[in-house]
Amino acid sequence: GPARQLAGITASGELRVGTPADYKPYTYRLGHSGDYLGLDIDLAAGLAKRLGVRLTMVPTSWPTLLADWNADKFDIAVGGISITPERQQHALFSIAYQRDGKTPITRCDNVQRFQTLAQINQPDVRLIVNPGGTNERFARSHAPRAQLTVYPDNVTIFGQIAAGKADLMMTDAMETRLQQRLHPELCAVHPDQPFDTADKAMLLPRDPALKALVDQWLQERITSGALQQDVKHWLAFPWALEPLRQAIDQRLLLAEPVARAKWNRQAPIEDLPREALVIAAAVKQGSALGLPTQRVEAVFRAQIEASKTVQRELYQRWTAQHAGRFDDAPDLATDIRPELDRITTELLAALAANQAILLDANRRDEVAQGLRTLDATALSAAAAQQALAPLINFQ
Ligand SMILES: O=C(O)C(=O)C[C@]1(C(=O)O)C=C[C@@H](O)C=C1
Repeated sequence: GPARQLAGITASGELRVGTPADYKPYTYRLGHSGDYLGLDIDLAAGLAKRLGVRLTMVPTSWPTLLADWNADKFDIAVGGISITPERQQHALFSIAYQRDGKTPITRCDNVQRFQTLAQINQPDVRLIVNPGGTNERFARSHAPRAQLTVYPDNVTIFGQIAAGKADLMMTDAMETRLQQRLHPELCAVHPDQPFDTADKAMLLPRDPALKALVDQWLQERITSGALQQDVKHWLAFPWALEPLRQAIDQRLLLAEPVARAKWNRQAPIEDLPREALVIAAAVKQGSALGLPTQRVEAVFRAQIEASKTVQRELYQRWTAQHAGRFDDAPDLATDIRPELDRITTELLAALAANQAILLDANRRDEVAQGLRTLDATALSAAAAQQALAPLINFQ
């Protein structure tokens, strides 16, 4: 296990938390921003706060979890980790914060076919599993006669079942509940009556003092109902929309350094030739992703107008304050516009990935809910609304 215990962690000012970030709603890492999200990420952040130290997330994987643990790559690990005898030989566990268990997830027309392990443990059944964790162990011991595909990517594995490349996967009920929402063709078979029970807990070093502290802190969250609230939040979380929300937010947040750069040169806020370039580049990239020109134009026009709203509000404030030059202004051409161009690519990819949801009139509330919380609202609420308008009020 790791070298450090409670005293070492507090002295260093840092809690290193390992996580196999491929397991929604417990732990997930967004590809474009590298942000970690999920129930267990919130738990890790809460614990770091309780310890008064900063949080550093360390990526690991299910097959290498124990090896990374023994190589001292992190102090604790989270991410929907089940308590198992094997893991208990290497580590302590906190008290459990979730009870879960294996249940099938399959195409909805197959739900009756895969109710029992006897039905699943048949040579004509194509089972798929992610390697290295308790799912693989469960599949091998309970369905040895089925055809087993070991598929290494836990993020795209559900798409394999949806596409008919495999019949079913058996995984924790919590994950099946979430994935059936993300993939409407898929159904969790009996998530309220899983085949076995597994308790989810934090993996801790062999330090009774740290375990006592973590257990007490977790128990408080369980007793107060805060944990159940978190579970509900992360089960309902609009995972697919998050990259789009982040791209919009990051772009709008850049309006502030843009304004500082221009203020120092007393340059006008509006640069129409640049706007035309931004939109032309977005339209071109967007068409390669199958996005209609008008749609891309409307979305980017709104982002640019929102940026100008922020910039104008800042100019007004700075004028009123008789503000001088900023010492820390970035350079527009070399620092910020390349960043804006990078976000253009991300925003378009997220737009393309979400076209179906964004065009679905029945999911308008979900879209509004998923996009509406922007950090940039603190800069300008009016600008945030402008930026979101073509996505939320899309008819
Ligand atoms: O690049 C700038 O100068 C910006 O202010 C950013 C931006 C944009 O959002 O892309 C906004 C307003 C300008 O008219 C041109 C472009």
